[in-house]
Amino acid sequence: MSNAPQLVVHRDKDLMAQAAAARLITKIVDAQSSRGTASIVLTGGRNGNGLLAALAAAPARDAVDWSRLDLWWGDERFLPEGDPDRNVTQAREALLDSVPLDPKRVHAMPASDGEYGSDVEAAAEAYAEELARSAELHGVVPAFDILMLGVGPDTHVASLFPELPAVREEVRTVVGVRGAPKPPPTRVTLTLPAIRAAKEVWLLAAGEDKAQAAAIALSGAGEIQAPAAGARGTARTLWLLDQPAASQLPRALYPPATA
Ligand SMILES: O=C(O)[C@H](O)[C@@H](O)[C@H](O)[C@H](O)COP(=O)(O)O
Repeated sequence: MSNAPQLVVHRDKDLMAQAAAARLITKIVDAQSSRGTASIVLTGGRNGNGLLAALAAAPARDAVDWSRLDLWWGDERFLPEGDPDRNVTQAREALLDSVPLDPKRVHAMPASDGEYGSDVEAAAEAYAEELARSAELHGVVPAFDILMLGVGPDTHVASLFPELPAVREEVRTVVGVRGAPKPPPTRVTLTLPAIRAAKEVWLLAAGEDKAQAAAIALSGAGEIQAPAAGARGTARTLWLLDQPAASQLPRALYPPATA
Protein backbone atom coordinates (compact mmCIF):
# COMPACT_ATOMS: atom_id res chain seq x y z
CA MET A 1 0.00 0.00 0.00
CA SER A 2 1.30 3.46 -0.83
CA ASN A 3 2.03 5.74 2.07
CA ALA A 4 0.99 8.88 0.19
CA PRO A 5 -1.34 10.78 2.53
CA GLN A 6 -5.05 10.04 2.31
CA LEU A 7 -7.58 12.65 3.42
CA VAL A 8 -10.94 12.42 5.13
CA VAL A 9 -12.81 15.68 5.67
CA HIS A 10 -15.62 15.89 8.20
CA ARG A 11 -18.26 18.60 8.61
CA ASP A 12 -16.98 19.90 11.95
CA LYS A 13 -14.57 19.05 14.74
CA ASP A 14 -17.08 17.18 16.89
CA LEU A 15 -18.04 14.87 14.05
CA MET A 16 -14.36 14.46 13.23
CA ALA A 17 -13.64 13.39 16.82
CA GLN A 18 -16.55 10.93 16.87
CA ALA A 19 -15.67 9.41 13.49
CA ALA A 20 -11.99 9.13 14.44
CA ALA A 21 -12.96 7.47 17.74
CA ALA A 22 -15.10 4.94 15.85
CA ARG A 23 -12.23 4.33 13.44
CA LEU A 24 -9.84 3.81 16.34
CA ILE A 25 -12.12 1.33 18.10
CA THR A 26 -12.34 -0.74 14.90
CA LYS A 27 -8.58 -0.70 14.43
CA ILE A 28 -7.86 -1.76 18.00
CA VAL A 29 -10.44 -4.56 17.87
CA ASP A 30 -9.02 -5.80 14.55
CA ALA A 31 -5.43 -5.79 15.85
CA GLN A 32 -6.45 -7.55 19.06
CA SER A 33 -8.40 -10.16 17.09
CA SER A 34 -5.48 -10.97 14.85
CA ARG A 35 -2.54 -10.56 17.24
CA GLY A 36 -3.98 -10.50 20.73
CA THR A 37 -2.76 -6.98 21.47
CA ALA A 38 -2.72 -3.49 19.96
CA SER A 39 -0.37 -0.54 20.38
CA ILE A 40 -1.47 3.05 20.07
CA VAL A 41 0.46 6.31 20.33
CA LEU A 42 -1.51 9.21 21.79
CA THR A 43 -1.08 12.89 21.07
CA GLY A 44 -1.59 15.92 23.25
CA GLY A 45 -3.68 18.93 22.28
CA ARG A 46 -7.37 19.67 21.88
CA ASN A 47 -8.00 17.40 18.91
CA GLY A 48 -6.28 14.39 20.44
CA ASN A 49 -8.14 14.88 23.71
CA GLY A 50 -11.39 15.49 21.83
CA LEU A 51 -10.95 12.11 20.17
CA LEU A 52 -10.33 10.43 23.55
CA ALA A 53 -13.42 12.08 25.05
CA ALA A 54 -15.48 10.90 22.06
CA LEU A 55 -14.08 7.41 22.57
CA ALA A 56 -15.05 7.52 26.25
CA ALA A 57 -18.62 8.38 25.21
CA ALA A 58 -18.87 5.78 22.42
CA PRO A 59 -21.05 2.78 23.31
CA ALA A 60 -18.76 0.55 21.20
CA ARG A 61 -15.80 1.30 23.47
CA ASP A 62 -16.59 -1.90 25.37
CA ALA A 63 -15.63 -3.88 22.25
CA VAL A 64 -11.99 -3.04 23.10
CA ASP A 65 -10.08 -5.31 25.47
CA TRP A 66 -8.48 -2.46 27.40
CA SER A 67 -6.24 -4.83 29.35
CA ARG A 68 -4.44 -5.83 26.13
CA LEU A 69 -3.72 -2.36 24.83
CA ASP A 70 -0.30 -0.66 24.94
CA LEU A 71 -0.42 3.11 25.15
CA TRP A 72 2.52 5.31 24.28
CA TRP A 73 2.86 9.07 23.81
CA GLY A 74 4.16 11.02 20.83
CA ASP A 75 5.29 13.83 23.06
CA GLU A 76 5.01 15.20 26.55
CA ARG A 77 5.24 18.56 28.19
CA PHE A 78 8.12 18.20 30.68
CA LEU A 79 6.26 19.19 33.85
CA PRO A 80 5.75 17.65 37.29
CA GLU A 81 3.68 14.48 37.68
CA GLY A 82 -0.03 15.27 37.79
CA ASP A 83 0.39 18.75 36.31
CA PRO A 84 -2.87 19.60 34.53
CA ASP A 85 -0.90 20.61 31.43
CA ARG A 86 0.79 17.25 31.05
CA ASN A 87 -0.55 15.32 28.06
CA VAL A 88 -0.92 12.18 30.16
CA THR A 89 -2.95 14.03 32.82
CA GLN A 90 -5.32 15.30 30.14
CA ALA A 91 -5.59 11.86 28.53
CA ARG A 92 -6.37 10.29 31.90
CA GLU A 93 -9.14 12.78 32.44
CA ALA A 94 -10.57 12.39 28.94
CA LEU A 95 -10.53 8.58 28.81
CA LEU A 96 -7.86 6.57 30.57
CA ASP A 97 -9.27 6.81 34.10
CA SER A 98 -12.59 5.41 32.94
CA VAL A 99 -11.41 2.22 31.22
CA PRO A 100 -9.76 -0.91 32.70
CA LEU A 101 -6.25 -0.51 31.30
CA ASP A 102 -3.31 -2.58 32.50
CA PRO A 103 -1.13 0.07 34.26
CA LYS A 104 2.01 -1.77 33.08
CA ARG A 105 0.96 -1.08 29.50
CA VAL A 106 0.42 2.65 29.99
CA HIS A 107 3.80 4.05 28.97
CA ALA A 108 3.68 7.69 30.08
CA MET A 109 6.73 9.81 29.35
CA PRO A 110 8.77 10.84 32.43
CA ALA A 111 7.78 13.89 34.47
CA SER A 112 10.14 16.70 35.44
CA ASP A 113 10.01 15.71 39.12
CA GLY A 114 10.69 12.04 38.50
CA GLU A 115 13.88 10.03 38.69
CA TYR A 116 15.64 12.12 36.00
CA GLY A 117 14.81 15.41 37.68
CA SER A 118 15.05 18.31 35.29
CA ASP A 119 17.39 16.42 32.93
CA VAL A 120 15.15 16.25 29.89
CA GLU A 121 17.75 14.42 27.79
CA ALA A 122 18.03 11.65 30.39
CA ALA A 123 14.23 11.42 30.47
CA ALA A 124 14.16 11.12 26.67
CA GLU A 125 16.84 8.44 26.71
CA ALA A 126 14.93 6.44 29.31
CA TYR A 127 11.80 6.54 27.16
CA ALA A 128 13.82 5.44 24.13
CA GLU A 129 15.03 2.45 26.17
CA GLU A 130 11.49 1.61 27.22
CA LEU A 131 10.42 1.66 23.58
CA ALA A 132 13.37 -0.49 22.55
CA ARG A 133 12.46 -3.11 25.17
CA SER A 134 9.00 -3.41 23.56
CA ALA A 135 10.29 -3.43 19.98
CA GLU A 136 10.12 -6.46 17.74
CA LEU A 137 13.38 -8.23 16.87
CA HIS A 138 15.83 -5.81 15.18
CA GLY A 139 13.54 -2.84 15.85
CA VAL A 140 14.26 0.18 18.03
CA VAL A 141 10.62 1.05 18.61
CA PRO A 142 7.48 -1.10 18.34
CA ALA A 143 5.66 -1.14 15.00
CA PHE A 144 2.78 0.84 16.50
CA ASP A 145 -0.64 0.01 15.07
CA ILE A 146 -1.82 3.63 15.12
CA LEU A 147 0.14 6.77 15.93
CA MET A 148 -1.93 9.93 16.28
CA LEU A 149 -0.64 13.46 15.93
CA GLY A 150 -2.32 16.82 16.38
CA VAL A 151 -1.08 19.38 13.85
CA GLY A 152 -0.09 22.86 15.04
CA PRO A 153 -0.81 26.05 13.08
CA ASP A 154 2.94 26.20 12.34
CA THR A 155 2.84 22.59 11.01
CA HIS A 156 4.45 21.11 14.13
CA VAL A 157 3.57 17.57 15.16
CA ALA A 158 4.38 16.01 18.54
CA SER A 159 7.08 18.45 19.80
CA LEU A 160 8.82 18.63 16.43
CA PHE A 161 8.77 22.31 15.59
CA PRO A 162 9.89 23.78 12.25
CA GLU A 163 13.65 24.21 11.98
CA LEU A 164 14.42 23.18 15.59
CA PRO A 165 17.04 20.44 16.17
CA ALA A 166 14.51 17.73 17.13
CA VAL A 167 12.99 17.61 13.66
CA ARG A 168 16.43 17.06 12.15
CA GLU A 169 17.17 14.02 14.34
CA GLU A 170 17.91 10.98 12.20
CA VAL A 171 19.20 8.45 14.72
CA ARG A 172 17.66 8.77 18.18
CA THR A 173 14.00 7.79 18.59
CA VAL A 174 13.23 10.17 21.46
CA VAL A 175 14.82 13.52 22.24
CA GLY A 176 14.47 16.37 24.71
CA VAL A 177 13.33 19.73 23.37
CA ARG A 178 14.19 23.10 24.85
CA GLY A 179 12.89 26.45 23.63
CA ALA A 180 9.69 25.12 22.05
CA PRO A 181 7.58 28.00 20.71
CA LYS A 182 4.42 26.42 22.16
CA PRO A 183 4.44 26.43 25.97
CA PRO A 184 5.86 24.84 27.96
CA PRO A 185 9.28 25.28 26.34
CA THR A 186 10.74 22.00 27.63
CA ARG A 187 9.35 18.82 26.17
CA VAL A 188 10.11 15.19 25.32
CA THR A 189 9.24 13.99 21.83
CA LEU A 190 9.41 11.04 19.47
CA THR A 191 11.46 11.88 16.41
CA LEU A 192 10.49 11.40 12.78
CA PRO A 193 12.30 8.03 12.52
CA ALA A 194 10.26 6.73 15.49
CA ILE A 195 7.01 8.15 14.09
CA ARG A 196 7.69 6.55 10.72
CA ALA A 197 7.93 3.09 12.32
CA ALA A 198 4.16 3.17 12.92
CA LYS A 199 1.94 1.19 10.59
CA GLU A 200 -0.62 3.96 10.44
CA VAL A 201 -0.07 7.63 11.20
CA TRP A 202 -3.19 9.74 11.67
CA LEU A 203 -2.87 13.52 11.62
CA LEU A 204 -5.73 15.42 13.24
CA ALA A 205 -6.46 18.99 12.21
CA ALA A 206 -9.60 20.95 13.00
CA GLY A 207 -10.34 24.66 12.78
CA GLU A 208 -9.51 27.48 10.45
CA ASP A 209 -6.21 28.18 12.19
CA LYS A 210 -4.98 24.82 10.81
CA ALA A 211 -5.97 25.48 7.19
CA GLN A 212 -2.68 26.97 6.12
CA ALA A 213 -0.65 24.33 7.94
CA ALA A 214 -2.58 21.51 6.26
CA ALA A 215 -2.21 23.13 2.84
CA ILE A 216 1.54 23.62 3.29
CA ALA A 217 2.24 20.15 4.67
CA LEU A 218 0.19 18.46 1.95
CA SER A 219 1.63 20.46 -0.93
CA GLY A 220 5.13 19.02 -0.99
CA ALA A 221 6.82 21.10 1.74
CA GLY A 222 10.00 19.72 3.29
CA GLU A 223 9.81 18.15 6.76
CA ILE A 224 12.35 20.48 8.36
CA GLN A 225 10.20 23.51 7.49
CA ALA A 226 6.90 21.63 7.86
CA PRO A 227 7.30 18.69 10.27
CA ALA A 228 3.78 17.38 9.55
CA ALA A 229 4.95 16.63 6.00
CA GLY A 230 7.43 14.10 7.39
CA ALA A 231 4.93 12.12 9.46
CA ARG A 232 4.17 8.98 7.46
CA GLY A 233 3.07 5.49 8.39
CA THR A 234 4.58 2.38 6.83
CA ALA A 235 1.15 1.22 5.62
CA ARG A 236 -0.96 4.34 5.72
CA THR A 237 -0.89 8.07 6.36
CA LEU A 238 -4.29 9.53 7.08
CA TRP A 239 -5.21 13.17 7.54
CA LEU A 240 -8.46 13.61 9.45
CA LEU A 241 -9.70 17.15 9.00
CA ASP A 242 -12.79 19.23 9.51
CA GLN A 243 -14.03 21.51 6.75
CA PRO A 244 -12.45 24.73 8.09
CA ALA A 245 -9.03 23.01 8.32
CA ALA A 246 -9.45 21.70 4.78
CA SER A 247 -10.54 25.06 3.37
CA GLN A 248 -7.17 26.00 1.85
CA LEU A 249 -6.20 22.64 0.41
CA PRO A 250 -5.39 22.62 -3.28
CA ARG A 251 -8.44 21.37 -5.20
CA ALA A 252 -6.42 18.47 -6.54
CA LEU A 253 -6.08 17.09 -3.01
CA TYR A 254 -9.61 17.65 -1.87
CA PRO A 255 -11.50 14.33 -1.68
CA PRO A 256 -14.07 13.99 -4.47
CA ALA A 257 -16.98 13.31 -2.11
CA THR A 258 -16.59 16.69 -0.45
CA ALA A 259 -15.57 18.75 -3.51
O1 LIG B 1 1.89 18.78 23.53
C1 LIG B 1 1.27 19.24 22.62
O2 LIG B 1 0.77 20.36 22.68
C2 LIG B 1 1.10 18.44 21.40
O3 LIG B 1 1.22 17.12 21.42
C3 LIG B 1 1.03 19.18 20.11
O4 LIG B 1 1.82 18.64 19.10
C4 LIG B 1 -0.42 19.27 19.67
O5 LIG B 1 -0.90 18.02 19.27
C5 LIG B 1 -0.60 20.27 18.56
O6 LIG B 1 -0.12 21.50 19.01
C6 LIG B 1 -2.04 20.41 18.13
O7 LIG B 1 -2.81 20.81 19.23
P1 LIG B 1 -4.34 21.13 19.09
O8 LIG B 1 -5.04 19.87 18.70
O9 LIG B 1 -4.73 21.64 20.45
O10 LIG B 1 -4.47 22.21 18.07
